[in-house]
Amino acid sequence: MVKLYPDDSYTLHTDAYQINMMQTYWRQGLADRKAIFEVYFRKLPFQNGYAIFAGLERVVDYIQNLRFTEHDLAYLKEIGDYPDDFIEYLRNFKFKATIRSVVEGEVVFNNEPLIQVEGPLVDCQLVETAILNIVNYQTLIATKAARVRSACGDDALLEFGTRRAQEFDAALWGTRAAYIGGFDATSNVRAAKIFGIPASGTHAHALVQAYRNDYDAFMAYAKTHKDCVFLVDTYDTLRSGVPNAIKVAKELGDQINFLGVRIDSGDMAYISKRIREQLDEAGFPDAKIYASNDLDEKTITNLKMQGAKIDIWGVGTKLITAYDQPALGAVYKMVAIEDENGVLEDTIKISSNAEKVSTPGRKQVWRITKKTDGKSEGDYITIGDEDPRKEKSLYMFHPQYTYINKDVTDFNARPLLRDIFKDGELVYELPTLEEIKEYSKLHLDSLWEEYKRDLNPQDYPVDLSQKCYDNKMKIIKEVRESINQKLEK
Ligand SMILES: Nc1ncnc2c1ncn2[C@@H]1O[C@H](COP(=O)(O)OP(=O)(O)OP(=O)(O)O)[C@@H](O)[C@H]1O
Ligand SMILES: O=P(O)(O)OC[C@H]1O[C@H](OP(=O)(O)OP(=O)(O)O)[C@H](O)[C@@H]1O
Ligand SMILES: O=C(O)c1cccnc1
Repeated sequence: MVKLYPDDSYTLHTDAYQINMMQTYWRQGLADRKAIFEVYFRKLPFQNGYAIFAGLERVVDYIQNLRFTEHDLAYLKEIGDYPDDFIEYLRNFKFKATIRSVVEGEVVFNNEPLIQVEGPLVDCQLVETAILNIVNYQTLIATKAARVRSACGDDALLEFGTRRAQEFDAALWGTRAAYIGGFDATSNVRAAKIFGIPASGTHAHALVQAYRNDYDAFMAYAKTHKDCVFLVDTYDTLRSGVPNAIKVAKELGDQINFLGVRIDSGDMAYISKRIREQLDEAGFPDAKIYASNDLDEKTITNLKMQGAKIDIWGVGTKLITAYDQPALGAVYKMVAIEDENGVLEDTIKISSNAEKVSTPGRKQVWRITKKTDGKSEGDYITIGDEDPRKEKSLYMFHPQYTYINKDVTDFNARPLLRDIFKDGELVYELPTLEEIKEYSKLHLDSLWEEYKRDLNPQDYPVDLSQKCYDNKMKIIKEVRESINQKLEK
């Protein structure tokens, strides 16, 4: 019979191959060799022009609790591949690496390091899977949310996705990511409770079905709630739903706050215009029209083009499941490792696909903005101790098509990777969710509109410094020469 264990840690929330590699490193004396790994994605999601980074808070929590519990160890022992002395080594394992990361809510792009893990090789290896798991999903949803926000302008935006999310974790952390990306409130009361997001909601068709008619249902709701939004499309929106909502609002007057009505089906452009007329004629020009039903940024844009009179948007399924692109492809690649003499050597992963060739070395990403208007010029990736703030002029060139280049002067350079853990100790004070949301909005504002349009945005420049580029080319040449020499032997 298979023995089952309590779920008392996230440490085994990793791929088996990470633990297998840890065992090899440890047995071969490589466990404590210093390595550097970086997280980045090669392609922006949804063909968007930018992404919104999210997930750091959960990464911090995961790292702070990273130790093998007795149940983890007993399980590893039971499955048999791991000898007792290795299990003993894991029992004493303590995370000692340094982590640098961009902060949550940061506007980020493809092919730039988002998280950097530097420290003992075993530590770096163990955390790959969980970090990617967290960051890939949360960044994807924050980015989708930013797209929906951009389609809505300043309209209120409610997150309704929990029932369709990929289970509890996705609903919860997806809601948080959606809030970072620009949503105003959520229907998920637990997410609201633990993250401090405003909770919001109307009522379902079931209420109307329970009372068997619109009037009785709205009246019952109004007798038990001060703030009222009535769902008007259960039977006949324009002939029964809206007239009965108006009737109840008139009869109860000041006893309730008649906030508006929600529609959840039909031609929402046509219906919303007719509803607006009915509400205005009845003397409720401030009552809002809420809409939901498989909405996303495309439908919202289209409804706005049709002049739909919708004020408040409820978005669920297509947001929380990232319906049109269900995965972000961030990867975790080794960029440097100590050799047997303790010298840190930059490493590369070569591919015939130019996009898949990694960029060696410990890097920093700098956001370059013009001093005059604060607008973005591009991101500039340096290695070692390069500091563009000391330069008067920056030569920025496309890392593949080097003939695309420019000299930038009169600029500010802001380093994006910040210290989060130093030798295993947390050195970063986590901001509040409100601060993260505000930060994201502020920085998105400094991005040119060309990078923000939802259709065919311009490619944002993510360039390598000359030193970083030369280093990459040198290492590619060295690897090629070494392979050729081996083949000749
Ligand atoms: N005027 C419109 N222009 C473009 N899309 C619209 C318009 N009105 C509604 N939609 C969208 O079209 C889709 C309509 O889907 P569908 O026909 O399944 O809904 P429905 O039949 O009205 O309601 P239900 O969800 O109960 O089936 C939804 O995604 C909705 O958001
Ligand atoms: O459409 P979403 O963006 O996911 O928003 C959430 C949906 O959840 C509710 O529907 P419900 O589960 O009652 O089913 P329905 O499709 O029949 O309305 C609500 O009425 C929305 O339609
Ligand atoms: O409050 C609502 O209207 C709501 C909540 C969840 C899903 N659909 C609608």
